[in-house]
Amino acid sequence: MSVSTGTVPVATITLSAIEQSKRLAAYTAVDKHILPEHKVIGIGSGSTVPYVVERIVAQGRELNKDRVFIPTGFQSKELIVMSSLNLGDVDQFPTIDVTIDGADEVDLDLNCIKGGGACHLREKVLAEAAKTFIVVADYRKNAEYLGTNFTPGVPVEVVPFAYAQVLRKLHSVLGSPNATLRMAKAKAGPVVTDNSNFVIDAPFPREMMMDPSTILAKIKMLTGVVEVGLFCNMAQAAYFGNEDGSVTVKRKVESKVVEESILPS
Ligand SMILES: O=C(CO)[C@H](O)[C@H](O)COP(=O)(O)O
Repeated sequence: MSVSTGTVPVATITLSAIEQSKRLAAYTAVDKHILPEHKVIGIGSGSTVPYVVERIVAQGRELNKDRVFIPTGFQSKELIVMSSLNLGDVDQFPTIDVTIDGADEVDLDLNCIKGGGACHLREKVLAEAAKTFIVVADYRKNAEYLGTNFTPGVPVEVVPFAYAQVLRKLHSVLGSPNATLRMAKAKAGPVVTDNSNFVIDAPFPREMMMDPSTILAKIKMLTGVVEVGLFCNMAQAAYFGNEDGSVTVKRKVESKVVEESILPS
């Protein structure tokens, strides 16, 4: 079975160190969290998630035939369908057993920046709907504070007619003078989300990023904002694949985050 990352099938290429790290994180998280009793599973977006699906498919048809998989957007819907898994939607299944998703960056408290792929509205709905929300990423995403390595800023999904007004407020009131409308790469004009909205990327100074819940609350209050790519106090665990073949696991234990290492076997 080979899962497509876009145009090149994963199984037929030699993986770079970063791709190997993504795969390691994804495989480890699936092995720990996607158990036979889990029947409704949320599938996130991004370049790490195909490895999640690959590992789930490897659990076999017998386990997967009674499961339903909920996508966070166009990409994961394609992935589910192409992998011959059962497709559902969150309006049919508002309670999800486990959602596994990627992240752009994760801090010491398991807060995440998400939305590098402009899917964070649906990703947040599926994270909230899940009894367990798990993040998978390569080592570059494991940071002390949000905004350390991921510098474009906090992704903010806005309804199109409100974007200029939201930008103005971000610049002049909320402390993000360099916030910009995200432009498309292979299309003239802005990125348009799966929900037909625009995305603003709003970088904040480090001292503000040390308190992501406060930024989240302030941006969310702006009229026209649909969702903010700050996922605060949502993830139960994050798995980071490392270059040396180990996996760093950060997980919540009685509201504290503990870190452990799974060494290569
Ligand atoms: O939030 C996301 C999309 O909106 C992705 O999960 C995030 O960008 C991580 O992607 P990748 O696995 O490619 O690093």
